[in-house]
Amino acid sequence: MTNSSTIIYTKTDEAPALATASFLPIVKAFTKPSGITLEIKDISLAARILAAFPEYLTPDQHVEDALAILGNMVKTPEANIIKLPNISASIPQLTAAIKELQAKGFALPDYPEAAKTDTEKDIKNRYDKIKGSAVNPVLREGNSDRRAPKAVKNFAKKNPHSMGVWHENSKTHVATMSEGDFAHTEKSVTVTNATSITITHTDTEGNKTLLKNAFPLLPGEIIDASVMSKKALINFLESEISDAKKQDVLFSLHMKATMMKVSDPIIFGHAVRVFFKDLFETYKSDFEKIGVDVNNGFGNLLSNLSELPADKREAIEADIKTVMENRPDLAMVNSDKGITNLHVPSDVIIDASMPAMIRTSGKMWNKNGELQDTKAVIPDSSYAGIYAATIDFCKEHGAFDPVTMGTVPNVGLMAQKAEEYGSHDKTFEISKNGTVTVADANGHVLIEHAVETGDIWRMCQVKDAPIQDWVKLAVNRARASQTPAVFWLDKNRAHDQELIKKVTVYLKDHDTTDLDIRILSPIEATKFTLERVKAGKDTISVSGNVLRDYLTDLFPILELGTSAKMLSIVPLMNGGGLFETGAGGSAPKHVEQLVQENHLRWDSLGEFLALAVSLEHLATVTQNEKAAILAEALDEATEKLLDNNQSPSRKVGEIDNRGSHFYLAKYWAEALAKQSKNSDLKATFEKIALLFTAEEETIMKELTEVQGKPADIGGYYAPDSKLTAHVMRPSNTLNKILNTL
Ligand SMILES: NC(=O)C1=CN([C@@H]2O[C@H](COP(=O)(O)OP(=O)(O)OC[C@H]3O[C@@H](n4cnc5c(N)ncnc54)[C@H](OP(=O)(O)O)[C@@H]3O)[C@@H](O)[C@H]2O)C=CC1
Ligand SMILES: O=C(O)CCC(=O)C(=O)O
Ligand SMILES: [Mg+2]
Repeated sequence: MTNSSTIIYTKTDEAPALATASFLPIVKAFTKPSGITLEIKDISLAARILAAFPEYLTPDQHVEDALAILGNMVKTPEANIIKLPNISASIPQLTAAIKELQAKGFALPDYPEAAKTDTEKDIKNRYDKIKGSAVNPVLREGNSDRRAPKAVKNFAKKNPHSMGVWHENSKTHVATMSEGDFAHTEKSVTVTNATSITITHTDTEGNKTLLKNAFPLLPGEIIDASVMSKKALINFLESEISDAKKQDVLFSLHMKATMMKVSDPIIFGHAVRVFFKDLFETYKSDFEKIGVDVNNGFGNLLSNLSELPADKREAIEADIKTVMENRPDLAMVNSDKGITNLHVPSDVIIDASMPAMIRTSGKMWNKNGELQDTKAVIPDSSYAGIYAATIDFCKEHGAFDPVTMGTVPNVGLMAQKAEEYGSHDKTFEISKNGTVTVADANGHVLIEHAVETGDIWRMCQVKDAPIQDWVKLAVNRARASQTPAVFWLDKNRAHDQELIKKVTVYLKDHDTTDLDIRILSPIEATKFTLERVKAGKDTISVSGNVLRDYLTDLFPILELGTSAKMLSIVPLMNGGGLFETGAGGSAPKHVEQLVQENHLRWDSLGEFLALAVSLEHLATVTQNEKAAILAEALDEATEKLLDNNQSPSRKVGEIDNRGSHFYLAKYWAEALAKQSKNSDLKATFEKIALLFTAEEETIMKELTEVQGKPADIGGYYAPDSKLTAHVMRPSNTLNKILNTL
């Protein structure tokens, strides 16, 4: 177990993991003289897979279940964890990772898509736990505080990123359902006393199936449940596909198939089947034979085609071409490689994809590699309206101006698997017409829905303590920053009505005099906030879990160009700290560039900010003066790095992630040398600062001259640590200086 002077550093995936290979050695060296230890915990997708199947591995291949260890740690006051973004794996990513590990000699079982035997069901069950958002809900034992620090916001104002122009005649729009979706069927109750509930399906003949065994609810817990009607969804998709063709705009689908790992892949699958309807009618039995499952994207169909005889395959390929000609053009993920929006459910993820589109004049890429207006299809209407309102605002007022726009920090409710984070094991694809009921321990029905075959029924929970904590955090942030705070809650939505009751009560626990705190529906809140943003005013958004996710990409991407530059803190409810690095993901495209041309454009700014607050937290908890000095000096270094424009460039041959880390280290050492609060640190880092200055040219040369050629890191999901270190630490001069610490 750790002591309070230990900072846990998570090892994750893709670009952030590569960046860690370069940055962590610097951090270890810099913190060593202050009695701080850094301990790595591997929660990468590959490590999580290996940890789940010990009996398939040789003893020397065993890995610890780091996620389980951290899951316990976050409930303790000692927790001080730096959490980098990890892959929330879709099935195509999961199966690719399994394949890579098998090829590396790990005798893992295949992912059994259609599990029949008990063994297969057990294997599938274990893999399904690793799938999707499997890490964040476990570690986020606190609510979310995400904001752009002043220095970062000021930098963005002085050095605005490019912003696509918006025209009022843009044809881009959001399409969402007006009936039969989750939003229109939601029911919600607050339970007064502790109880346990069961979820039961009853078919039209009265046969009952227990969907979920009794599980406990705490007093004051809010539950909600809703249904996505398959019929309504299919009708909606049919008509939006036709409309996209008629309006000559791209068809794009924006889902969160990773975080909403049960419901959204099913919806994704329907979109693929409706789009390629003729194909699925003609080749139904062939597709069944080869086990096509387009919940994993159209790419699943394409990759399975090789199992068919050549003549059949060619006929299908010709028909795919015809469908593509007859249907509207699809938004593309990669037009050079022909990868469409419908290929892989984790390629287009709504939190990042909608803001990126809004930043780019409301356009997405078409098959010819040109930007074009698009129909952004977001089937469930619960939150789609915020994007529609933003798009309308841009059509009316033009694009936002990063030089003058205000900022929108977020306080998000997510602790203890709040809201949709807790829905994974309570989401069901309905097998027969009938009803789904949620009943308490006394058999009282709390929620009931009529359902039809193929509908998706989903239940969420949110406990009372996290709500109290969230309200407190919102008031504290409003007070600390003297900024108006808006609770994005809709009085016409069942779940929000229950939340509003609690918010109204818990606000009274705090001194809110002179604070501007409002409750507005998401669409009203969007309009209110955008008016203020445009006028250069700041507004805190206080939101539930899904809006937390959406808004902490939307505003940073518009304000700062990327959500990588966000300070992202999770004050853990039991007193510890979880410090996330930015609000973005693991940027798969960045790995591709590194492997092709040895240039990593990943920006570790979020990591610098997280480390500073983690050190500050450690300083307070352990009264470690040196940690406080390290934190202060790091913030100073980060500011200087920004001022000097030494963040990674996107272009090969220019400064990348590694060069940026060197400059941060140099400025960090200089700030430590300059301070006079602690003479030990001063003496140590004076030497380092001098060495860095003397060797700057050599180090930057060593870091830059490796670029322009392919880089071998020995894998994608499980890169070889030696090869990765070799690629990410190519400056011997820098490495030698760090070794002296
Ligand atoms: N906290 C977490 O654990 C999170 C994990 N994820 C996971 O990450 C993966 C990818 O998700 P995706 O939706 O593509 O979103 P990402 O945020 O990874 O990527 C979207 C784009 O944002 C830009 N970007 C993001 N972070 C940085 C950074 N630090 N430096 C520079 N640019 C950055 C890149 O733009 P460009 O290509 O133009 O350089 C990138 O392609 C998925 O597996 C997803 O589940 C997603 C969000 C949060
Ligand atoms: O948990 C996840 O899958 C993604 C989380 C995310 O996108 C976020 O926290 O911003
Ligand atoms: Mg997000």
